[in-house]
Amino acid sequence: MRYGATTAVDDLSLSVERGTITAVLGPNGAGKTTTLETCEGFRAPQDGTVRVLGLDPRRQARELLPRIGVMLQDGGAWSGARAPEMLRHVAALHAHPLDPVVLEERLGLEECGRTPYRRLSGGQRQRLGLAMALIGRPEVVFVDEPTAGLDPAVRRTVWELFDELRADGVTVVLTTHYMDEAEKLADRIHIIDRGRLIASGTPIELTRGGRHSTIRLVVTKPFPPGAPDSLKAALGADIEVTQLDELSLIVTGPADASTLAKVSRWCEENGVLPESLALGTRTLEDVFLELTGRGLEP
Ligand SMILES: Nc1ncnc2c1ncn2[C@@H]1O[C@H](COP(=O)(O)OP(=O)(O)OP(=O)(O)O)[C@@H](O)[C@H]1O
Repeated sequence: MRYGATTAVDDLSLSVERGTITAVLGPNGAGKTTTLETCEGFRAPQDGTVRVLGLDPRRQARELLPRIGVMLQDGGAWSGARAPEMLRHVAALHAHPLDPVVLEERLGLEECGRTPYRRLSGGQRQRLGLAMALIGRPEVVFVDEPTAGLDPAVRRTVWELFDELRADGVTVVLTTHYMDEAEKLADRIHIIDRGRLIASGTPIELTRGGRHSTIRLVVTKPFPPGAPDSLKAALGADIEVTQLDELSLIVTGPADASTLAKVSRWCEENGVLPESLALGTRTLEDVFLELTGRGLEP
């Protein structure tokens, strides 16, 4: 997708499994919104192919639109409409909508009362936008920054809603630049930067794997002399072993099951009793930093 001279989404390939929550994570301007809008049929890519539920979002929009829910980053409601009116209007456009009263209660929309959309707070607009996306019982929901600006309690409610949708077999695709949100909610995370996909995986794959992942070994009595060298020899060339003190050391390299098993075997062969043997975790921020040399925040 190009906007004039700007290439917003470049050679990006990803797929989403039904009944899962997928997070598209990236810094401002990475191309998240553009990617979503292309899937929703709002934008026609100059190149490439998009299919949602097997349908072309532009050419087969009439067939697709009733089956998807869309929450835009902003807007989507008439400025003079009140929240209940807007929600009932959208409900009326669907064949088998949810009960608006239930969604209003769930998302605390009763507090909007008779206030027109243009005077609602940012958080109230967000919640109305989400309710509008969900009211038609969509099979796939696209939500752009669903919890930006929401207070922690409402954020948790929204997370619970997404969990329930997944349990009902609904597919959720969301963009976020909150790492904790992606880590907590998503079955799969796609990290994009400058329009390109730079990493994909489950939260655990992304945070526990990688070049700089670590294993921390703590033992019950001091290591035998030469322990780091002997452990390194047992693990192989691309792995570093650093002794921290007489009872603990760090193994840096691919922290996979095979490396863990080798560390454990080395302990057995050297009469060392591990008190703990654990994978060190990295945050998604660390992953992003490692991949791009920059932080996620602008
Ligand atoms: N309508 C437009 N016209 C021109 N350039 C645009 C337009 N929309 C987006 N862009 C540019 O395309 C790039 C990707 O923007 P996009 O909104 O998709 O990113 P994003 O990852 O969603 O960012 P954010 O987190 O800030 O919402 C940016 O460089 C942006 O300035």
